[in-house]
Amino acid sequence: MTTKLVRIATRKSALALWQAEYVKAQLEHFHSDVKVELVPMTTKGDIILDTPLAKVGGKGLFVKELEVAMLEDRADIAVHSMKDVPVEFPQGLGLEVICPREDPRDAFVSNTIKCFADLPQGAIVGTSSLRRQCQIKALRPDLVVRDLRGNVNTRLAKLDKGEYDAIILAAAGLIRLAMPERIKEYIAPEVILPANGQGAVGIECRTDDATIKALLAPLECKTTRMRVLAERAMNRALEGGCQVPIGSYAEINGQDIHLRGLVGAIDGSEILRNEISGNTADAETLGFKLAEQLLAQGADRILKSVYEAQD
Ligand SMILES: NCc1[nH]cc(CCC(=O)O)c1CC(=O)O
Repeated sequence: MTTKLVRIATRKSALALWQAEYVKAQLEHFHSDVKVELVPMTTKGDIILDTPLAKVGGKGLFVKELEVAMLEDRADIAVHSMKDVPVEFPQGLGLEVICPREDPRDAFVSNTIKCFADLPQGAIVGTSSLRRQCQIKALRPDLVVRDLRGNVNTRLAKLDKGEYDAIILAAAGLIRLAMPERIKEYIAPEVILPANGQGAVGIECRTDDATIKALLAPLECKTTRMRVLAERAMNRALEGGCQVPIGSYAEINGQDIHLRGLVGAIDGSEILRNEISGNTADAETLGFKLAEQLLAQGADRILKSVYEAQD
């Protein structure tokens, strides 16, 4: 029996390494003849830390270097947070597998306040996401939303230094990094709609690599794929990169899929919402339809002014 080597291109943040280690363990669990090696690398998104993400621009800030490594055969797969994966893939690469989803909700984290509703007038809330910012400001125009960049540990350190009264981040990251006790409140999707793909991990590989594809197949989660497919379709139809005030969240019950979407002005002055239900077989089509409905409600106007502000 010859041993097959699978090289995983990964960022070096704690969360990226956790996700790569997770895929490594899964691959080794399913295949006794597979040896997995991590190939850690630094991406542009890891280097530019002092500029608000929305201004750094460029889609796929955190994935480009990993993709080049696969195309140059220095790595075989890359493990991504689905939330950060651009809608389009470079020629020769594709998203092969979507793994089971972790909790998709946003988390309220604070050392002094026990839940979002308890935030006092004028409290300072940290987040680097326009999606969170617009929903927070719509709910509570009095709150001060301040930019918060960096990986999960950096963000927590900034909170602990007292720079913010509370911060909002993905629950999945805190759970994966074994810090669930940091989460004071899981924010319901009705309050803050999550980002497309939040909590899901995807695996990208070369589209012509049949050996790797066969090895990856058992890691797939069908329901997560359908949910993320619907969510991403909505974002794609709205031409939403990762730094846009767009939320999309799908849930599945048997054969039924229910997708909620939202587009908001960054200052929270306007938020458009809609939802759609149908058969899971039509997940992607439902995403496109929901985007059309949001566009008809005026999403194009809101997004245009967001993009103009970013230039
Ligand atoms: N944009 C950064 C990012 N990408 C994935 C996660 C969390 C884990 C996930 O959603 O899978 C985070 C951090 C955050 O938004 O708080």
